[in-house]
Amino acid sequence: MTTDRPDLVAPRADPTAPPGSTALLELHDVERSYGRRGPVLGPFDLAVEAGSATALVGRSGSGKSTLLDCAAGLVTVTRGSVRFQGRDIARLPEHRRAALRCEQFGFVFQDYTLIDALSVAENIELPRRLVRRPPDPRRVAEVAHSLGLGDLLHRSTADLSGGQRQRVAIARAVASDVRVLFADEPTGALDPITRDEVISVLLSPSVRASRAVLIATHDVDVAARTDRVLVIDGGRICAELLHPAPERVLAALRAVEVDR
Ligand SMILES: Nc1ncnc2c1ncn2[C@@H]1O[C@H](COP(=O)(O)OP(=O)(O)OP(=O)(O)O)[C@@H](O)[C@H]1O
Repeated sequence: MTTDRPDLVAPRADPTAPPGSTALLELHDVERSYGRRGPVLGPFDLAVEAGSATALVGRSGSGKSTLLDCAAGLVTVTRGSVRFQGRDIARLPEHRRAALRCEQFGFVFQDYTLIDALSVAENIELPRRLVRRPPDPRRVAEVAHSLGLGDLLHRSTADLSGGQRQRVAIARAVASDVRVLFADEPTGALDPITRDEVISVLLSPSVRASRAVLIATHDVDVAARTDRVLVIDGGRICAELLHPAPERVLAALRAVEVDR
């Protein structure tokens, strides 16, 4: 890893948050391997705090999605621990991890993953239904209004534009008061103007309040809107940039290429 470049900041040696910090997620010595191949991810440490927004950038195949999936308990780690509010979710049986994901984690993907047979309100309500919690129309309306969807509640999501559909996906992800929001290429299918609108929603105070947001993206402009950009290469976190301009993110990505 290069640390002597002015455009790169070395990741903290041990970013695990100290006692009393607001770290929601702490990944320690994490690795993920498939079959007999060496690890496609890790080893690395990472702490994610409430109210923070972190972007993961790196070339295709560098491990961004695998990192998100391990942090969210969608993929099991082959080494290390993934602690959510102090509890190691990597050691939980799958059914308990699935329940925790439904209650505490929200997901936003490039392809929206909405159910077009349902209305906007019904899509937003879906996670609550899945964990058999009673409907909460007031909360649905409140979230929809805060994300500019107030007039669309009864429309089918099939009728909406890409930007509106992604807003619905974000509303669905946050309506049940999850603590961590995972977004994998959330703006990958959008034009630049709609992308800026959607990222503004994703990073708005109402979405971030007491919640951590983790975004995997190829878009340096999206990454530069977050507080912290982690450059991933070969499955490892090889640089950390705090509040960088897009040009700095691009330079860090180029530096990684040169060092390969
Ligand atoms: N189920 C799997 N089985 C085997 N290898 C896998 C599996 N999932 C991911 N990988 C490998 O892990 C590595 C990281 O993949 P990952 O999808 O995390 O990269 P990425 O940075 O998100 O890529 P992209 O930007 O193209 O989405 C790749 O080499 C990929 O081939």
